[in-house]
Amino acid sequence: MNSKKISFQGVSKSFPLKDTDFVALSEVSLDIADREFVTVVGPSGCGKSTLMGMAAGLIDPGTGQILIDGRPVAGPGPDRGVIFQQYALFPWLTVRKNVEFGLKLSAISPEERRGRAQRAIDLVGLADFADALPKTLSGGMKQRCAIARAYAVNPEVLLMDEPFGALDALTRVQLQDQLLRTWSQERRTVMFITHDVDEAVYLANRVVVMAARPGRIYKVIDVDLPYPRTEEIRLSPEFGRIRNEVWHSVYHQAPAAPAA
Ligand SMILES: Nc1ncnc2c1ncn2[C@@H]1O[C@H](COP(=O)(O)OP(=O)(O)OP(=O)(O)O)[C@@H](O)[C@H]1O
Repeated sequence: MNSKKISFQGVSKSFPLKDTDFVALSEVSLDIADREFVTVVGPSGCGKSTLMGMAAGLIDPGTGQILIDGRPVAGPGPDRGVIFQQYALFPWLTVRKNVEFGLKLSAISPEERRGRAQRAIDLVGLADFADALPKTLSGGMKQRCAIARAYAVNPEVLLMDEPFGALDALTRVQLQDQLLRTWSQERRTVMFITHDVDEAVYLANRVVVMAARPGRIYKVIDVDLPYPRTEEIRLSPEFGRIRNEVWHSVYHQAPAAPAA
């Protein structure tokens, strides 16, 4: 087991823009430990999705290196489950079939596929809806289905890009608790992007605050609060103190040093 599960080493990324290059990420270095839960916050356009997309192998690497378990990322792989804001479920398949779908590429028997899908469905609390079609589910249930699908493949790393962004505030809080329950039962390394400062603090071991122009890491803030996280913790002075620190780092960022 590698204690550095995900390692970004001097990662920069530019996109062509008219006759120049737009620097989306500049020299990002970050190690995420095995089974750590890291959240990433920062202003719009600071490169959060680009960073995660590169770790997922969905965006071409720029310069620098991204290592998963010490190996450079060379495309998507079953070691990484990716969950986006849009549920990306197949509307014509039931919850169970949606969850099983992700396992079709694995060389496992249909019985094992079914068993693993059922376990993941149980894990996210959707057992009563296993045979329902997505259109009959609420947004929160759809997202739980997407999480179950990612978990069923048994990836060591979960990359989540604003997975709760489209949900109402109450459902969002409920899904945060659900995700933490799932994570505590089957611990994975999680990198989770959010715009919500409370969510970032509530879920994480560490919050990575990014800054824009160029996209870079601005500050990394430890969240020294015990798990399981509870409402009591959410309302505690210590939570408030960390939340204020993250808030300040996101909304009152010092400008970037001018390029030499
Ligand atoms: N394929 C692309 N071509 C050109 N520019 C891009 C491309 N993808 C991203 N960018 C630019 O790179 C920057 C970072 O984008 P990215 O989506 O990673 O930011 P983000 O922090 O996730 O933003 P948001 O919080 O709004 O989702 C943005 O300025 C964006 O316009």
